[in-house]
Amino acid sequence: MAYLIKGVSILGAAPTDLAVTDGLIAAEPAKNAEVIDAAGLVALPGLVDVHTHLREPGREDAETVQTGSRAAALGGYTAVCAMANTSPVADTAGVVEQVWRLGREAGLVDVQPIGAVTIGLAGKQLAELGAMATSAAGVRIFSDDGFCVADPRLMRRALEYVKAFDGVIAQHAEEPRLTEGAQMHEGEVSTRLGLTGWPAVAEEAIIARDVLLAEHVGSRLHVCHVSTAGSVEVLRQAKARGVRVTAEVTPHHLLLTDELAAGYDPVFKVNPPLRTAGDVAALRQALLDGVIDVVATDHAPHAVQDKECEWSYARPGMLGLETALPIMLSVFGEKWDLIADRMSVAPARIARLDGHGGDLTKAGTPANLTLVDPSARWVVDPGALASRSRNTPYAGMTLPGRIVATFLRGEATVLDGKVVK
Ligand SMILES: NC(=O)N[C@@H](CC(=O)O)C(=O)O
Ligand SMILES: [Zn+2]
Ligand SMILES: [Zn+2]
Repeated sequence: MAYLIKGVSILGAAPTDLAVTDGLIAAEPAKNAEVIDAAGLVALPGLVDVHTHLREPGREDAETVQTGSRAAALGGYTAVCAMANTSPVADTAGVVEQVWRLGREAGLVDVQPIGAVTIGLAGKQLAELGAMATSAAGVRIFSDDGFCVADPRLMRRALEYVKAFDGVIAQHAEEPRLTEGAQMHEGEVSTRLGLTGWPAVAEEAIIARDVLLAEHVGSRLHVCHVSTAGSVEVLRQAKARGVRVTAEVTPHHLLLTDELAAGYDPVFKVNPPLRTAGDVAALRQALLDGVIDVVATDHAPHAVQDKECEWSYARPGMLGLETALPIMLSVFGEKWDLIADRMSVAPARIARLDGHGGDLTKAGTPANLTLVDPSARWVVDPGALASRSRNTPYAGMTLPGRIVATFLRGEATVLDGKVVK
């Protein structure tokens, strides 16, 4: 299929025509090109998520690779990295190849499996990192996300191991002894509500330790879902010293605060917890400064019975794929260069996903892109989302920006705001 995307603004620049032929950006449109009227639309390189929970295998009642891929394409994504906390855990070449194959079959986004760092996420023994790296799935990111690799010796060994093939360890930074029984952020609101808190230092202490380990080993560390102002300062100092560390922030940590726990609606329960307005401000500034490299969704679908129950029993986590770009637009406005870098270019570089996050103004770039209508407004209806789950914290909110079309290697996955297949 060939396309001529007419009158589109690439990253907010003056309107132009964008030709797509044989999977690539082309200098001239093909004769048989299908014309898309893109007046008023903005083209971005296809978004890349380095932190998505697709729940397959094991919790297909909450999400599958297929439903999660639909949600991703509708959110403007062309690649997602699938977290390893499935059942069975993605800790062998067999499981990561299964997820990778399911992604190919769905065919809507590139699904890049993340491998577990330790067997069963148990934090005791290293998983077969090399076998996962050399498998058909070509794993590059390893994470025990959901759990922290708390044992410093194991963390050191993991960093040493992946250095050989330029892999990266993505850490869920949570000192488990400091978060036992935690239900929300530890602070004024938790005191008022009488809920056990997760103190900021439980995150900051692990990040501080891990940047020192990464510096010692000379290996790559990625920090998942950074949520506190103190974490930002640790990262700022580490980067200034030249440590090979990258970090992500979620859309929800850029917008929502711990005050939302006061209504005891478990839709706002997430790990790490929603923090204070001061933390939100520091995270926004860190993303602008580049101290935080990327926005990652931490899309965490949960079945109704795991979410619509009493706060203390509810699983932590919230949906993110279909609302990430609109939340970014509502927080930062139409800062297209920032959005493209933090949501596509930088995540593609961290995950080493060649062909994603490319320059759309250059002929020959793989045609992974999304078209956004920044003037559209829409109301979030949990039942209308493509995800199999409904646990969005934005229900009923009016958000700016609608994803009109998404292209994966020149083939439309979304057109007119609907999944093509
Ligand atoms: N973020 C969450 O609250 N939950 C995630 C796990 C995680 O990202 O730590 C999940 O798998 O549900
Ligand atoms: Zn996590
Ligand atoms: Zn996660």
